[in-house]
Order: sequence, then C-alpha cells, then structure tokens
Amino acid sequence: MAKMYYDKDVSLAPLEDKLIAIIGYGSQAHAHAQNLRDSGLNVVVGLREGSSSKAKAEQAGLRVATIEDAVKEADVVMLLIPDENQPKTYQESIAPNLTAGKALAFGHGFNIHFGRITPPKDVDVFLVAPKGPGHMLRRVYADGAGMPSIFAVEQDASGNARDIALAYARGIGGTRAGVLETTFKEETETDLFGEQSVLCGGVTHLIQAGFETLVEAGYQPEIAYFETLHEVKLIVDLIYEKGFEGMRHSISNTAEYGDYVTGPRIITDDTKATMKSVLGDIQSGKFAQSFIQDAESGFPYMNEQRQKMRDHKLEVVGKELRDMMPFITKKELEV
Ligand SMILES: NC(=O)C1=CN([C@@H]2O[C@H](COP(=O)(O)OP(=O)(O)OC[C@H]3O[C@@H](n4cnc5c(N)ncnc54)[C@H](OP(=O)(O)O)[C@@H]3O)[C@@H](O)[C@H]2O)C=CC1
Ligand SMILES: CC[C@](O)(C(C)=O)C(=O)O
Ligand SMILES: [Mg+2]
Ligand SMILES: [Mg+2]
Repeated sequence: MAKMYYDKDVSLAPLEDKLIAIIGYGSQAHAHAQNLRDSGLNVVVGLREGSSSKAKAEQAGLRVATIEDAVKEADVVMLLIPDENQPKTYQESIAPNLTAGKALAFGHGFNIHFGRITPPKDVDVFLVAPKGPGHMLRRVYADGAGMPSIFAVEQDASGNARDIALAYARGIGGTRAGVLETTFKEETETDLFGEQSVLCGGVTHLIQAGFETLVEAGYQPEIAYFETLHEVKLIVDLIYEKGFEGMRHSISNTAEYGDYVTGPRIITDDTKATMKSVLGDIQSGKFAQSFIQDAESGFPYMNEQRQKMRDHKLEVVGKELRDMMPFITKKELEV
C-alpha cells in the first residue's frame, strides 16, 4: 500500500510565512486560490493584461496583480493556465522574475515531463495534481470535504520542496481525502491515459454510442438521453460511494445479470488492446506532439469536434431537459 498523507500528517507551516502566486483564474486556478486563502494562506492571483477574469477574482476577495508582479512578489508560483500556453507565458513573464530560492509549481506535469519548460536549477519545482476538475475541487472543499491529490518534486533546491508541496496539498484540501507521492512522469502519463481512455474519451463515447443506437432504432431521444446519460451519474455515484458491489446491490438482478453478460461484449479484449496502444502513444510523446501541433495551428481539429458535438441531438435535447431541472446546474461552474 502506498504511503498516504492525511491532515494529521501534514503541517501548513512551510507555507504560512510565504506568498503563493496563482497564475490564471480558470478551472483549477480559481479553486486553488480560494481554497488556499480559506485555509489561511497568503495568495495573489497573477493575470495577463486585460484579463476578463480580473473582476471575478476580485469579487471572490482575492488580490490580483500582473503575472510579472505576482511572480516578483511571491515565494511559490503555481502555473495554472492551459498546458499549451504555459511555455510562452513562462518564457516571457515568469522566467525573468523567477529568482533563486522561489518555487515553481504545476497542477499537471506535461510541460516539465515533455521538456517544454526547463526551470533554472536554483528554484524548487513541484507539482500538486488534484484528481478531479477544478470546479469540483472548490465545491468539495467548500462542503468541508476534500479531493484526493498527488504530489511530486522534480527539483529540491531549497531542501524543503517536499514539505512545501505537502503543505500546498493540504492548503487546497487534498489531505482531507488522501495525498500520495508520485513523479512528474507517472502523474503525466496516468493523467493523460485516464482522461482519454476512461474519464472523458471513454465515458463520452460510450454514452454517445448508446444514445445513437437507441435513437437510430426509433426510440425517443428524451428517453435515450435519460437512459444513457442522465442516469450515468446516479450509477457512478453508487460506484463512487460503495464500489462495484455496492452499486450492484442497488440495481435489479435483471440489470446485474445483463451487466455481467453484456459488459464484456461492449468492452472487449480489443478495447483493452487499444487502451495499451493509447498508453504507448502517451509514453512515446506521440499524443503530446499531435496536441501541440493542433494547438499551434489554432486548434482546427479540436474546434471541428467541438462544433460537431454542439450540433449533436444528444447535446440539443440534453440542454432542453437540463433547463427543466434547475437543481442540476450549479452556479460555480460559471467561473
Ligand atoms: N481543468 C482541470 O480540472 C484540471 C487541470 N489541470 C491542469 O491545470 C492547468 C490549468 O488547466 P485549466 O484549469 O483547465 O485551465 P483553464 O483553461 O481553465 O485556464 C484558464 C485561465 O488561464 C488563463 N490563460 C489562458 N491562456 C493564457 C495565456 N496565454 N497567458 C496568460 N493567461 C492565460 C486565462 O486567462 P484569462 O482569465 O485572462 O482569460 C484563465 O484565467 C493545466 O496544467 C491542466 O492540465 C490539472 C487537473 C485538472
Ligand atoms: C479528467 C480530466 C483532467 O485530467 C482532470 C479534471 O483531472 C483534466 O486535465 O482536466
Ligand atoms: Mg488532465
Ligand atoms: Mg486529471
């Protein structure tokens, strides 16, 4: 069993007299900034000139500075802007102000692991990666709970980088749920694999295929939506709370029998062989290269996919149905 760190194992002291600059105010950044502040730590949010997020951060009671000034002032700089934009911002606004003794931190290891950012040797470099979306990171913290997180130290110039990283993980609420140590390589490769194969790519394409199968067979799209998308959360909530056996306790014997008989017809040995090939592309850097190439061309492939899905019956009918269930949409997702 891996060594797990909980609140009782970790002190906030290594960060108590320090200033943390959160660069960006998107999904992860707004949650890190607000959670750290609510844990009693000192935070400044660094935003680019003319940022549309400035008002939101200030409204949340956070101090905002330019990225350059935030880095100059801070002891710990957490870079939470999109992975594809990090190298340019690092070169132009962070590196010139990242003096010896500071720490540079990440929420994902992509740019360090794939060699797109090379910090100077005299700074600490660590990551703290919450295992979940930023908006949920804030929601669970505000509810008094926490999100499992993993941390890694790439450079320990100060001799204190591990304790600083752990204190950071505690500050965002990670040690309420459990924190464990990793490497930049392990975090990057497992995170990319999880989001592509299971959490995002796997789940959405499974839902879409199920929805299309029912609609193409002549069933009502609304029923197909409830059956293949809306109910996913209710089933996953049971798995999340009680594991597979707990979920199977709640469903009918008919459903459980169908689960065992049909599940392996849907997710086959071929699916697992494809997962292994996907992992290979992540490990070799092939996926990273194609992502960066699309980003550098202005995301033609990604934008085409976004538009295609926006027009899909599943999204159109889904929006109409969710609008009739106002209890579903939570305000903080608007950040
Ligand atoms: N999304 C998530 O839940 C997770 C993300 N991560 C990692 O966290 C990091 C941040 O991801 P995420 O939260 O999704 O990012 P977002 O896309 O939500 O980041 C948006 C923020 O980045 C700022 N930004 C975008 N481009 C630039 C730029 N060129 N220069 C300066 N600021 C810029 C935006 O500024 P403005 O406000 O001015 O528009 C905005 O504040 C990534 O490394 C990601 O892999 C890790 C775990 C989960
Ligand atoms: C699952 C997607 C994720 O890795 C995350 C929310 O953890 C991301 O990069 O957004
Ligand atoms: Mg990710
Ligand atoms: Mg992730």
